[in-house]
Amino acid sequence: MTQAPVNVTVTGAAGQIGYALLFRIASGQLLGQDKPVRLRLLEIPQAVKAAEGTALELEDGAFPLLAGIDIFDDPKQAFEGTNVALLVGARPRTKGMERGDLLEANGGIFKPQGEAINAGAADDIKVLVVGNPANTNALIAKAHAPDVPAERFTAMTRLDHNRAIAQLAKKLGVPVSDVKKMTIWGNHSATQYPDIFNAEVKGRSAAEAVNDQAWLENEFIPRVAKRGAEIIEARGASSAASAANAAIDHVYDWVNGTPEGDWVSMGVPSDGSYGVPEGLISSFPVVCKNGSYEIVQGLEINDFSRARIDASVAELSEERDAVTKLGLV
Ligand SMILES: NC(=O)c1ccc[n+]([C@@H]2O[C@H](COP(=O)([O-])OP(=O)(O)OC[C@H]3O[C@@H](n4cnc5c(N)ncnc54)[C@H](O)[C@@H]3O)[C@@H](O)[C@H]2O)c1
Ligand SMILES: O=C(O)C[C@H](O)C(=O)O
Repeated sequence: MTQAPVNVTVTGAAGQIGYALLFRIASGQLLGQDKPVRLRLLEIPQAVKAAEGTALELEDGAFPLLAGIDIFDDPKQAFEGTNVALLVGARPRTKGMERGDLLEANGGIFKPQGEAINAGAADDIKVLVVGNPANTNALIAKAHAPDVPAERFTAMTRLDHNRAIAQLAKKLGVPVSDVKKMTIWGNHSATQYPDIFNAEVKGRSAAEAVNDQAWLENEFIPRVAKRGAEIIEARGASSAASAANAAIDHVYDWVNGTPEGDWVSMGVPSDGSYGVPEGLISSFPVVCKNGSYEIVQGLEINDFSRARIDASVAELSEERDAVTKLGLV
């Protein structure tokens, strides 16, 4: 180890995504094989013991890049000096819970976490929100970290992006590596819009290669957008390993850059691009370079795409209005 370890804070560390994520971080897959990491795990007090159990297993992995593990139940301590924050822990919707209750309960988590990041994180902090509703939770955290550049707060739509690539490759009978320039627009929810009009398969328009509007409308879009529910139905639990995999992809690309001739999808604060109201955390196509990202500009948006992007963005605006009313942003 030649470099100083990178401090990575993971919230919800004792949960199912945490269990799938931590070993991959320790093995160097989050940041790169030349970067030692120090893990800072945040859990609620009742789950600290379980996080300690995971830490014992991490120790047993004898990972050469793992420089240390600390466990906290206080966000202020957990985000002290943090370079990369993965906000996975969130309040799930329980029976009888209204949408407003869910947003309020998550406000109780993401507001203090935003404040703690503002107070103590490292200057180069990068934040990925995984916990649902991810875009709006990221908006809440961002609102309470006024000293951190807004673009450091991102929400995960990479799982949707990867799902869309896999479904398209399957339809066309090509390897996933042949699919480039996939885009997820909007919210990480059933309104999201996976766009194949700007995607390419072996350099050719993916929409032209598919040439099947009924499949696009009735199978592809709903399949990708509702894949989370399909997994819950089949597995009896929400996606965990694939979500952890997407979190690894998101941060790895943000830190190390996207490949030439391709882009990825990230939920990022809108700068008004593509008519998305400024400040909303919405999914866009982005290219990453030198540790930062830029929204890909100049893509053609046809009427079909426009209507779907607008619907998802309208949902994000409603969520923002709801958390504004609750005084969370
Ligand atoms: N964006 C995406 O693509 C995507 C995909 C899958 C799951 N998710 C979401 O990720 C979240 C986590 O999923 P999971 O399966 O790991 O859930 P889980 O219930 O297994 O684990 C969540 C963990 O978070 C902890 N936690 C709760 N409040 C906390 C707080 N204030 N601080 C720290 N930890 C806290 C809990 O104790 C629990 O251990 C859920 O909100 C889920 O909906 C998002
Ligand atoms: O946890 C969920 O509701 C589903 C999750 O966001 C997913 O996309 O798999």
